[in-house]
Amino acid sequence: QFHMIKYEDLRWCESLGQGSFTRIFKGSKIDIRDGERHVTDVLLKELDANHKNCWESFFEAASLMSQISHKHLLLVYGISVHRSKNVMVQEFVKFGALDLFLKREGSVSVSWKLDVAKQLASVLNFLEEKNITHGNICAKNLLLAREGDASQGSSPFIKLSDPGINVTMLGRDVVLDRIPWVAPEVLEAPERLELECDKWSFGATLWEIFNGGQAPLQGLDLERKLQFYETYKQLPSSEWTELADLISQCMNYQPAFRPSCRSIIRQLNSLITSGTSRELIAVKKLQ
Ligand SMILES: Nc1cnc(-c2cc(N)nc3[nH]ccc23)cn1
Repeated sequence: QFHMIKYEDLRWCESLGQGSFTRIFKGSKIDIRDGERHVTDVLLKELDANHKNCWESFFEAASLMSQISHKHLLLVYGISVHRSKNVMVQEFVKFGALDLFLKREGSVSVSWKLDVAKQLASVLNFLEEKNITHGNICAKNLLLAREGDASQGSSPFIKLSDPGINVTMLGRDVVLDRIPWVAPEVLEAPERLELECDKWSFGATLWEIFNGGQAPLQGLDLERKLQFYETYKQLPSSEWTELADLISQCMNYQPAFRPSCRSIIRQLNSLITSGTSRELIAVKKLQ
């Protein structure tokens, strides 16, 4: 269920960092189509040689992405296996991960943030309709294809990246470090990764988007992160009560009580009206 890409048709450029058991590089792939040579920018995601046992999970994540297509889902061109290298070849998304963009950008408008939140909710709704759980929703896995001019309010465009190695394959410490994105029920039983888990992660991602891309609970060690769940804590809530309500609905410790995607989208739409007028009032006060 994969397009196999020949290793010699790939070029590695600069390293762009790493994920869980993976290293990522900017690169390009060469296609000869109807006699013409096409060079495409790609993101090359290499599985660490010492985690070869995860290769099925590595490719399973990618195959999930290539069996369905949606405008806000990252395009996976295929995989390339050569000697000890397992490489996933993805579309290169120009402006990279949302968390880094938000940290760099600092002030983007409320409508810009709500736009991104709605796009994420729409792709989650699409996955929910296909009963597909992503399992790793977070701002780091939201890629910015279009910045949108934050001041001029032209809209951003995001793509949801692949979930990476399945959480059942990750060590306990790696899973603990994903608190508060990973749903509490996944800690006890990672194999029980269900649709509701993505709702919980959506809540944590919403928190990131409205807190300048900073990681929630950053700086807490794994022990304190675990206590956060054991004592049923919630993330620090925004003064904007409707937003805080939506985040805490998504981050309900009872999976069944989390809202459906349709409800999330409905609540985001009403946030747009209340949020932008709040912003207008705030701006007027400044004048
Ligand atoms: N599928 C993907 C994933 N990441 C990127 C990307 C783009 C960029 N400008 N800086 C980066 N820094 C790290 C990753 C990255 C692109 N495409």
